Amino acid sequence: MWCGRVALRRLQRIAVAPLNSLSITGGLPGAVQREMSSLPRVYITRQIPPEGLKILSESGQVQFDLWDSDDVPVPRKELLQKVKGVDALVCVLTEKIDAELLDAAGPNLRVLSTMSVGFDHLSLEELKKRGIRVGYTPDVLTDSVAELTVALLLSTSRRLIEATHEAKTGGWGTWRTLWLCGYELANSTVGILGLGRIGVAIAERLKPFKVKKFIYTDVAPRPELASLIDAEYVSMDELASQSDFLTVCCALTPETKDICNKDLFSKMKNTSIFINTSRGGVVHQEDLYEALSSGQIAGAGLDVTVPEPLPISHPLFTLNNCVILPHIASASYSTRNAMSALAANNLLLGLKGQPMIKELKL
Ligand SMILES: O=C(O)C(=O)CO
Repeated sequence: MWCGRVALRRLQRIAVAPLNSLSITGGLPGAVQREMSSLPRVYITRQIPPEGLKILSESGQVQFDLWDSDDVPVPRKELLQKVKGVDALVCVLTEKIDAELLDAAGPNLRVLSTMSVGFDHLSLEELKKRGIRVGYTPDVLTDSVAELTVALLLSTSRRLIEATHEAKTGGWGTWRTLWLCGYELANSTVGILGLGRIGVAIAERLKPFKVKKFIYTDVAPRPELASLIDAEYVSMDELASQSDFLTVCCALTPETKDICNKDLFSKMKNTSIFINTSRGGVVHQEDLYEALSSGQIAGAGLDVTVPEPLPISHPLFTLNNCVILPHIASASYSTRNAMSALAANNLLLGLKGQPMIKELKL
């Protein structure tokens, strides 16, 4: 079912309505339906936060249809049907945008807007080949991701999840001198794997904890960013061996897949804490399990895994020194609404043939 500006009031209700309540076409006057049918067609693969839906519906520039759930992703078969003939697509990181999908959409598709900073779910080569422009949502989530990374780091290093479990389940005996001891940030070296906006934002937040030194590695030094946090460029080996806390901030690409593996973990101190809020694919999970269970490293905090969701039977869930979150780094109301709004604005600008606010260079 397709809707545009005239359906705004009803859409605003939909944006806050319970799941599976999308019912917006019935009752629109015939003239309105005719006017709308000439507008570019957009398919939205998820019930995105209200800000973005409002922008699209108020624009009067597009008609759109959406998968009216946030609890389950659109089934692939349905997605392949729904994209047929659309001019633009809004997706989230659970949808694989590959040759099969782009073929199913056909030649009208000229704009893709992903509500994510990550773009490893997109086949950039296929998009480029077809001349499809791609919008994404960096920057607006930097604060939220950095904040959650700090929370995860502290939860892992100070063993907060273990501690609340002990308190709730009767493990809290007398005050003990070394019980639930962890590692503190004061006087530590924090290593950043992949220095970008998010790495800088994490370091800025960690600095007041009296971190002694920030180090980073990347494909090449990034002096402008590094100077913001007074970070030293080091090799991957030095990053592994010197970091008391190693936080992964790089994008998942063919070059970074499994980059955190046995080789890296074997060079880390057995008192060090490993944190990943980027993508699960950068970590070789079997190697991480081995490093954690053998005491090669002290702990790990993961907001991202492969697959997602990680099956509850996964060995990593058996470890006390591994804190696993369900990919919530950007999950604050304001950030998710900002991502939704940016995705909508990118899409509208792309359809008008104008530069997007945040566009991937293909
Ligand atoms: O935007 C992304 O890429 C995420 O991982 C969710 O914030």
